[in-house]
Amino acid sequence: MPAADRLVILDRDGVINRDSDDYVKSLEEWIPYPDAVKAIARLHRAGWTVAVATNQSGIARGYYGVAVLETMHGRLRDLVREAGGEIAHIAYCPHGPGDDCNCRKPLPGLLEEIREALSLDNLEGSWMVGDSLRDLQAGEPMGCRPVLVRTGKGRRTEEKGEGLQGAMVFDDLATFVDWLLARKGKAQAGQ
Ligand SMILES: O=P(O)(O)OC[C@@H](O)[C@H]1O[C@@H](OP(=O)(O)O)[C@@H](O)[C@@H](O)[C@@H]1O
Ligand SMILES: [Mg+2]
Ligand SMILES: [Zn+2]
Repeated sequence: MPAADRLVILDRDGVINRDSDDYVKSLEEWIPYPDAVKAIARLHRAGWTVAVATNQSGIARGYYGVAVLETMHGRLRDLVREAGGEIAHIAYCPHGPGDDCNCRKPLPGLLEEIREALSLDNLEGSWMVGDSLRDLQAGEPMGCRPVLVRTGKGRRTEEKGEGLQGAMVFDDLATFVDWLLARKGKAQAGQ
């Protein structure tokens, strides 16, 4: 059973793959960052658990359906497996801003889904990696450690500056994973 302090939760668009202000609407538009896929596999091989928490309001907006989203996530899983890793769970919010759901980040519903799927009592000490403030805000009430990456909307988020106190900032997912896996001793002890 995984431990929360060996869990990394990733936002998808702008962290694992390129984001678009016009939404990522098809498998062809879903373009992974190669180093991000490798970084996920490196985490897995080092004994970490990786999950994904993604807002997908494009579904509510009618830009694409769940079937198309599943093809993107199938491709992601295949690429990570080919690189020697696994993704333990992918949680997505298909709703729009006006749907009053409890899973659209910054609400913590997706993280709660991940907690349940991984049979964890809590997410204290896990890492929440995103390119938008709402990603980091979703993790805070769950005790996740916030990490902003500068890919996707990350640079814009960093320039705005609000709400980032306590967040660590890295150029991209691979750089964060380099840092995390190099934390001699602490990573093993889950500090
Ligand atoms: O970064 P994650 O959570 O994996 O996914 C974000 C996407 O669902 C889309 O989220 C939208 O926000 P609104 O849902 O329209 O507020 C916009 O930011 C799009 O540019 C972006 O592609
Ligand atoms: Mg994002
Ligand atoms: Zn939702």
